[in-house]
Amino acid sequence: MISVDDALALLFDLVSPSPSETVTLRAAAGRVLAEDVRALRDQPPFDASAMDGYAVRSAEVAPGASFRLVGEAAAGHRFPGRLAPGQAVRIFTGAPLPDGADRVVIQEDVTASGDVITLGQSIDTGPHVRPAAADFAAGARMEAPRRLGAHDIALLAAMNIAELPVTRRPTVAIIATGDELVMPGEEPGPDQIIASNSFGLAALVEAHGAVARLLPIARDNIESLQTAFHQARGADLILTIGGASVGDHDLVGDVAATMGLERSFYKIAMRPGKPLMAGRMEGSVMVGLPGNPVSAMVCGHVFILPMLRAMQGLGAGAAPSFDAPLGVELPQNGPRAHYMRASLANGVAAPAASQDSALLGVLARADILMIRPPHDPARGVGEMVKCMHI
Ligand SMILES: Nc1nc2c(c(=O)[nH]1)N[C@H]1C(S)=C(S)[C@@H](COP(=O)(O)OP(=O)(O)OC[C@H]3O[C@@H](n4cnc5c(N)ncnc54)[C@H](O)[C@@H]3O)O[C@H]1N2
Ligand code: MOO
Repeated sequence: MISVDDALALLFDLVSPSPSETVTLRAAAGRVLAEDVRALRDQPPFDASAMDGYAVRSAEVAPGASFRLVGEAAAGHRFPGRLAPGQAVRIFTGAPLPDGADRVVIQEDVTASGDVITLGQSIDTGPHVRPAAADFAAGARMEAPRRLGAHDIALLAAMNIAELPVTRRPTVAIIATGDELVMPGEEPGPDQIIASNSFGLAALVEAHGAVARLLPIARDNIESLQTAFHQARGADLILTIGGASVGDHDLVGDVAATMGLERSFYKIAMRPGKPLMAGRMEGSVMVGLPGNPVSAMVCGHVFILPMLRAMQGLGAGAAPSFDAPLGVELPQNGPRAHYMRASLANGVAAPAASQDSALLGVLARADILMIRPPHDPARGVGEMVKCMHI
């Protein structure tokens, strides 16, 4: 058995960053920016009013001062002239500030009568002007690599970037294996259960930029597994689920070997997740996940997501972790790193009562994994433990 860190390093050795492709801005959310992009214009492109009111010269602003109204500036329609002393322009939020003006007095502080406006006795400080390029200037850079979220998309739109280079989405073929499995919605036989973690993994990898191909369930025989591996051809990553352990019906490793798997490792000092295997298989990377529903999902967080990040150009690093104080006492840990389903309430980490790797309900209620190193000594309330969000 190798350590989690060694397994991760070997997995990173198997993958490389995907090439880039150009996509429209609408298709870019969730993708990873492959090259720096630069703003094509200033934003705002002109000094703009931040309020509805009157554009004036700030030097002339005083309680009770009067101005002659000479025109209007609205968003999209600038006042064509130049403001002379003693003049004001009616202005609305987003409109270009007229030449000669440097201040907007909000309309609440003004009385208008015909083409004369008079300021009240108390005027707020203003100036309610957004200087040109206050948000960003032409040429401002968004640096790659970067996973593009909704805020980035809005910023890129404002920069007038309609198309951009992103790394290609990794394709992930997912093969659930087992005679006992049926698909959700099917009628299970008396000894059957519903395939679950294959759906969970598809959702997990798709939420992190990959395209999942959920293949038909492979049965616990050589032919069926061979068919599944054939169907998976061409995927960047092939994930099998189950059949990874030492039982008579655990055939995944053997069949994969006959089909060209060059094994990188098998078995990790980790709980859950011990019988993990991985290697190169034709043009793909194959990772054999343990069948227990929670084991497969935990391995998804600890190994598959970091691999997908590396494949999308985000670098080779373990899942982000943080420290939190323990809410309960814990006994000494055994020889395998323990990834405990836990909750984080008011910043305090508390593991679920049962850590059986078959219990998806416990996983669905957990918001973090608490990570205990091999042989970690007993821990008391308040001691800091390493955690990761899931
Ligand atoms: N003698 C030993 N037995 C086991 C060991 C061991 O070291 N010695 N390791 C245990 C550990 S740890 C794990 S984890 C499991 C992993 O076994 P497999 O990868 O071979 O998985 P299966 O036996 O095929 O399935 C285990 C369990 O999970 C259910 N399963 C499988 N696939 C799915 C799916 N897609 N959706 C929902 N549930 C699934 C399956 O029905 C079994 O109940 O081995 C231990 N045994
Ligand atoms: O490693 Mo198994 O995944 O402990 O249940």
